[in-house]
Amino acid sequence: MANSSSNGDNQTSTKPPPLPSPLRFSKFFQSNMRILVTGGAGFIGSHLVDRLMENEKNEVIVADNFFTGSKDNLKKWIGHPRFELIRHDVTETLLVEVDQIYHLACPASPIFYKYNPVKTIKTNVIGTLNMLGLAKRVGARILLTSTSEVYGDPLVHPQPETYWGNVNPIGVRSCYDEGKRVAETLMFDYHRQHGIEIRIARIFNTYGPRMNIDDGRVVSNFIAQALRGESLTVQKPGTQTRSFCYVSDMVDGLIRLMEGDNTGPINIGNPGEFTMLELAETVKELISPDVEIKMVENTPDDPRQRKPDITKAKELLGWEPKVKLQQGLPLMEADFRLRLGVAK
Ligand SMILES: NC(=O)c1ccc[n+]([C@@H]2O[C@H](COP(=O)([O-])OP(=O)(O)OC[C@H]3O[C@@H](n4cnc5c(N)ncnc54)[C@H](O)[C@@H]3O)[C@@H](O)[C@H]2O)c1
Ligand SMILES: O=C(O)[C@H]1O[C@H](OP(=O)(O)OP(=O)(O)OC[C@H]2O[C@@H](n3ccc(=O)[nH]c3=O)[C@H](O)[C@@H]2O)[C@H](O)[C@@H](O)[C@@H]1O
Repeated sequence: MANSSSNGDNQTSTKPPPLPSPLRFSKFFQSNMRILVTGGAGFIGSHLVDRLMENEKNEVIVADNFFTGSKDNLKKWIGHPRFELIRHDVTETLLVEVDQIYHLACPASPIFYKYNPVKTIKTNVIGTLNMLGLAKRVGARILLTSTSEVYGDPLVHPQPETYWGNVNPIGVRSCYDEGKRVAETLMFDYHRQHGIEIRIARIFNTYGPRMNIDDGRVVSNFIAQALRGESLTVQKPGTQTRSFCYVSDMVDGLIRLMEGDNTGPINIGNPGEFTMLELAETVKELISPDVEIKMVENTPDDPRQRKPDITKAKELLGWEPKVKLQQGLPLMEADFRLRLGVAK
């Protein structure tokens, strides 16, 4: 049983974990690890699938409703004997036999999660309940991709896992940040009440190849704008900060968390902190020094600062990010050039 280490409290589970599904011990039993990735057709999910598929002992099942994800992200695996893709909405129950669940399904870009906020809450709450129900039935270990948005507009900087956050419960971002907070609560209640083996990652802003070109998040916006020769739209005041983690580092952190002994929550992110104006200047210099930087209106409740305290990830997972922003941006630029058809 994993150590329970929420916010430093010693919250022990009250029950032993359920046994794995009896089907795992049937005559059809294989020594393979069968892994479900919800949201596996999305940006982080598809990179995670690539990494999991490298291990020949893994069978990977992706369940995705393709709201923001795409089959294109998984095309190299379609037809592979160790891979299955299911069109499925996690707000409905799913019956599969698996050993591990990486539960990523949820729109992540603010423009998409605000598009249908009720659906975003259902995805976070009912979707997580369904995945926990599945984990309980088959005795699987489950990892939730939570978010730095659980800290809201943080009054503590950088943010350690012990910080309880400063979240507006009725704002336009609440469907996402409060949704993820409830999802974390459900994870811990299933852990304490039913002995489910849980892992919670609090992911900080992640970027890299395969992000939707018109995803709406800042790194993809700036790169696409620079390549199209459009002005870079910095939302006011431009002094707000974010800390950007390259996707390969993120995937490494998620797998270490799943394979380790600690429930989390654990921050996974890159502590390198930049203002949005600094980011715009960096992208401009890298891709197109002639483009303009245009100040535009911001959206409500935009967090003013964000930077992970990753002491726990270092100590408990032996993890820290390797790819600096200056190294990751050109890799993303190359992918965007290819997809937009803009030669160097
Ligand atoms: N990328 C980041 O910076 C970041 C930061 C914090 C947390 N996260 C979390 O990581 C996860 C993945 O984020 P991402 O950046 O890859 O986003 P993404 O939008 O690219 O991927 C999300 C995937 O979930 C799928 N999905 C959405 N609703 C679903 C539903 N109801 N049923 C089934 N599938 C559904 C989408 O189609 C998509 O494939 C999300 O849970 C997100 O909250 C991401
Ligand atoms: O890492 C996290 O925990 C969360 O971070 C992001 O939310 P946010 O930081 O608001 O992401 P962006 O939309 O990329 O915005 C980052 C900053 O860039 C600014 N921005 C955005 C877009 C743009 O064109 N210009 C611009 O200046 C925003 O005002 C904001 O201050 C993600 O979208 C969430 O999925 C994720 O859970």
